[in-house]
Amino acid sequence: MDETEAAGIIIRAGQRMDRLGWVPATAGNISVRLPDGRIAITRSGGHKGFLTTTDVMVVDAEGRPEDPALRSSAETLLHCGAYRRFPTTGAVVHGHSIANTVLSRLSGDEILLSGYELLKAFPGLPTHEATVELPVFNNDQDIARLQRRVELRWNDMAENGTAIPPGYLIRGHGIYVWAPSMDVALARLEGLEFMLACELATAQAREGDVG
Ligand SMILES: CSCCC(=O)C(=O)COP(=O)(O)O
Ligand SMILES: [Zn+2]
Repeated sequence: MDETEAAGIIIRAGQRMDRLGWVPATAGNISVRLPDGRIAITRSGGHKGFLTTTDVMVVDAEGRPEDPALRSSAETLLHCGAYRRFPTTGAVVHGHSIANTVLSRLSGDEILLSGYELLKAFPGLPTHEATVELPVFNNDQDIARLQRRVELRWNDMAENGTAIPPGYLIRGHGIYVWAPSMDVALARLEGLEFMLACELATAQAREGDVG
């Protein structure tokens, strides 16, 4: 895959996320890892539903832009962190849906997803009889600091024998999901968004019962 192909993949991903309502205003960012380890990523600030090839740029594995005149996504270091930690990762997507934003504000440091048939969209889960522990991090405008907290949490999960899912939430902000390819990353994102929407609808139904 070359940079032009990577840009096409990113542009189409942005269009799909926009159709689903997950990248309002200039929210969201999208990347693909190139075969040589560099990362093609959206530039900061544009609408992700209307990307063109000039809205995609290349950074190195540490997030340094190849063209210093261009500014990559403000959240580039979160993409780099997922690629660094999980070597099979080929694509990272980030969106701001209503379900992930609201649920992340209502929840503690994790959301437990269990009993959903769609859990099978995740690696190593052949049955709905499983629980995925989706980490939730407090938002932080210092993205390097946020990435350090993400890494510490991954370390804790690994030490405790908790499976690290290919995604996490940032409170009041959005969701990150990654996978070996863009198609799989988008399928995982769709699966997660579906389950989060179900969790939100369940919480609202329970609230209605109480009232
Ligand atoms: C108006 S959205 C605020 C920034 C953000 O959360 C986001 O996802 C988009 O930032 P980027 O720099 O990648 O355009
Ligand atoms: Zn964001």
